[in-house]
Amino acid sequence: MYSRYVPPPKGDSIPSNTESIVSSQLPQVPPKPQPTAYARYVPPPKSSQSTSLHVTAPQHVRFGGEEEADQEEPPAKRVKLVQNEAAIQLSDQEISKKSKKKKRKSVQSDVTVDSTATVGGSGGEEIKVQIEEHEDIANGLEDTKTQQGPGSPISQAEKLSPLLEEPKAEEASKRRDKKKKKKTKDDGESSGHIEDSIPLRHKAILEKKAKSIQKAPEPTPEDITMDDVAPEADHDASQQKTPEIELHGLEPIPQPEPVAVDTSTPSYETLPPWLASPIRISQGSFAPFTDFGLSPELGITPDIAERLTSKGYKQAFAIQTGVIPLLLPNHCKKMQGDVLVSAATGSGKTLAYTLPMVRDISQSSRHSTKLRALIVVPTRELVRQVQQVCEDCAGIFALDGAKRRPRIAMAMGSQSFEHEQTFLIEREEIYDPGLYRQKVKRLARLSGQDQDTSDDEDSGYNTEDEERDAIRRREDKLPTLPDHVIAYKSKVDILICTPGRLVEHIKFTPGFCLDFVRWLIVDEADKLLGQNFQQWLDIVIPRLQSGERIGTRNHKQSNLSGVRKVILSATMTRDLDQLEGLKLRRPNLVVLEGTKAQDQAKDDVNQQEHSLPGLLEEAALKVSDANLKPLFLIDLLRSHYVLNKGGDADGITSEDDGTSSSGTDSEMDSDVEPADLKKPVKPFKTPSEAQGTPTVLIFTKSNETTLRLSRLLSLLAPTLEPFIGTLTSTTPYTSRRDTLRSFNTGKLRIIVASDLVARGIDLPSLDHVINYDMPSSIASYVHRVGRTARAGNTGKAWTLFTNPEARWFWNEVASEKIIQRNKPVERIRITEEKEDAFDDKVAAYEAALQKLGQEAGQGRHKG
Ligand SMILES: Nc1ncnc2c1ncn2[C@@H]1O[C@H](COP(=O)(O)OP(=O)(O)OP(=O)(O)O)[C@@H](O)[C@H]1O
Repeated sequence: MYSRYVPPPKGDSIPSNTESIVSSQLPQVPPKPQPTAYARYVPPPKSSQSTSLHVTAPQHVRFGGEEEADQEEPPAKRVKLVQNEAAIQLSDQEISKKSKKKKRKSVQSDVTVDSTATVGGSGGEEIKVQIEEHEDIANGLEDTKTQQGPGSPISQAEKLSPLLEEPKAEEASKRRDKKKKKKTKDDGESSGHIEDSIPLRHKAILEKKAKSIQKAPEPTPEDITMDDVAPEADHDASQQKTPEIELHGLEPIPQPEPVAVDTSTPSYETLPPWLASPIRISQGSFAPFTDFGLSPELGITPDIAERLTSKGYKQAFAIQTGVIPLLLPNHCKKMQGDVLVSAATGSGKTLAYTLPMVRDISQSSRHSTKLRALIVVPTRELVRQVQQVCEDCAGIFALDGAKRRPRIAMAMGSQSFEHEQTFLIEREEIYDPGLYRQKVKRLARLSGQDQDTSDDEDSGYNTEDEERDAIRRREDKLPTLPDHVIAYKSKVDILICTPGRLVEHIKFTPGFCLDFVRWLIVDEADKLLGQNFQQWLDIVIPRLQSGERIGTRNHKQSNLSGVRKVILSATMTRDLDQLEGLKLRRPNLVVLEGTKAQDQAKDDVNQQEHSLPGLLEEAALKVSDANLKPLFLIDLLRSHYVLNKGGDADGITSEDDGTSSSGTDSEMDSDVEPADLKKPVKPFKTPSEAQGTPTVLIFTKSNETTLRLSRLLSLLAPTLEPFIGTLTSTTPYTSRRDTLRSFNTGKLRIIVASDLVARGIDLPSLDHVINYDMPSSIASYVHRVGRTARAGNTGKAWTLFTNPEARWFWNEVASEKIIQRNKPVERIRITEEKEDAFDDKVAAYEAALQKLGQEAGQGRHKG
């Protein structure tokens, strides 16, 4: 459709802009159709599917369709546009004329009347209002106006009133001038035809809009030539082509074929084979000691087995059946390697390594004493314990016609360093002119008198080994007889030590060398590797890899040379980074399976990191008020569960059979009261009665808590006082040794201890372990409770937990995901806070606390 331009009649007194003003004031008048563009009709889609597709099509195929675009605009917008265009055409003069005419007509016009009435003032003011109104429109303030309706007197008044202010009037005047210039320019461009300018501006706006909402597809060549096609052909073409275009835009992006998830088990291992497939030993596999070894001479002879029996070792425990054969001499083609052992607490790991090691040293070290074996353990108590087992074995082999009974020593800092040195190393002066000359040369070089720089190893100080260098310098300066030098001899074959003390001897003991060492045992390895006390590994391992003389580390009965390493723990680390420091050679991992392992899937067993002794029973009781924790402990000790062994119920009875170790804290708060808890508890009275009572080891979180709790127990239960011992790292070593001895002989029945004795300590007569404070880790729990139920005996472990500790305890410690155990952890309740007697207990507790405070005050005073 085309519009023809019709010029205005020559003598027409009403300018076109006047129409615009009128139209701006009377928005209900429809805008005049503008004739400069045409639009092609796009018929609606036929099918419902194509309807949706056609939404964007008209945007794509429309060409300058201003009329259609106008029709698509909402009425208010159209009015705005007309007002806008009209306002631009205004000149001051025209406005003035118009205003005067309008003023005359305004009586009939509601809008004008209301507007002027609102503003008020003279006719001049009215004119100003009109001008400002048009300027507002031209400056794009139409939006609000459109919302309220262009003719709304309220909206106009609201808009106009601020514009009447002085400074704004000035601004408005400037803007007017600008607009005048612009209008003159526009007039020139449009040959003075207002009608032309309106559609042009519409066209620009619509083009912008069309661009902004246009879809991605590029117009095809057919689209571009559509102008030349007849409307009918256009119509058909658009019907045929539109779906293609739109389908193109809305078509889903092609997706790759979904890849099937591979559920097959990988044929490769990320772990080294020895760690991925350890040697598994089942708990029931006991065997006679004579079964091991290639022949009786290379193994345990019947005589040795007999003596072992006399020491209480009737047959080899399961882990011993797995480890001892690996450590005995072997002439197989396959070279023997290092052995890692992961087995539950109390399973007999100590004998598993001491027996073959002592046997080797007894058999092969015929003539001289050399340091051939190092056993490193974390605590002094363990040093002494291992030393006793070693001595037992050394005695057994000595009686069997061993070449020589190995000498065993301890280095743990219980004695002065100098004293230990004299135990370890023998110092003597020997006649050796050659060595004497070297010594003199070294001293001359040191003082700068000798300029000879020949590369003689013994004539200088070895700069790679600073400690040894420093020792040599000190020793060289000591006076000797002419042609005599100081020589050192090891006094021990086997040294059992803590890592810190070992490092000290390496650094500061003259003649202490590891050149002949061919056994390195690391017990409680996860602890020693995890903390690497004084970087002991970095100091020890390099000295085991080198040696001054070839062949000093030969295992004569095996085709093997070098240091054999045996690494053990009940919570063995699988961390390769930690094990890396040990520089293992051809390692084998031996794992003692839990008793339930055969019934479990292999994956489950692999995921369970630790296992507990088969006959260990565990229970936990909630401490509802952490401030009264000692009262809960006293109640547990006095209950039939622990000290009152003669009571009717001496086994663990669960509070609620329906609950399991995976339960939540709320379940633990169950009000269900077990019937057996109401049974009378026999009080713990006299020392004579105490003789038949069980033994208890109570773990706390720190030395301070240990001392405090021990005293509190004595105050709260004075009858217990003579039977309570205390073990902390601050207790003098001799007192600690005495306490353990008294406990093993039955003089003491209760030990309150820090984690000092959580690992390795063997207390054969221990019945109960109580975790008064929650252990700091799962491994710590395993070691603590593992002080009981050792060597195939029964034992019970109790854990007191507070509300915040409940989640971790039940989800981690008591969960069977991490720890293999025979029975789930049970729950018990002993202290009943609703009882009348409870108030008396609390009063007694408060009195005990007061006394404790006084004692502490007096202690401080004395100190
Ligand atoms: N073959 C055996 N026959 C009888 N008793 C044994 C045998 N082997 C070891 N024992 C005893 O078992 C107890 C525990 O042994 P040991 O201390 O070596 O355990 P462990 O595995 O090192 O425990 P932990 O991990 O706590 O250090 C000791 O009292 C020991 O005397």
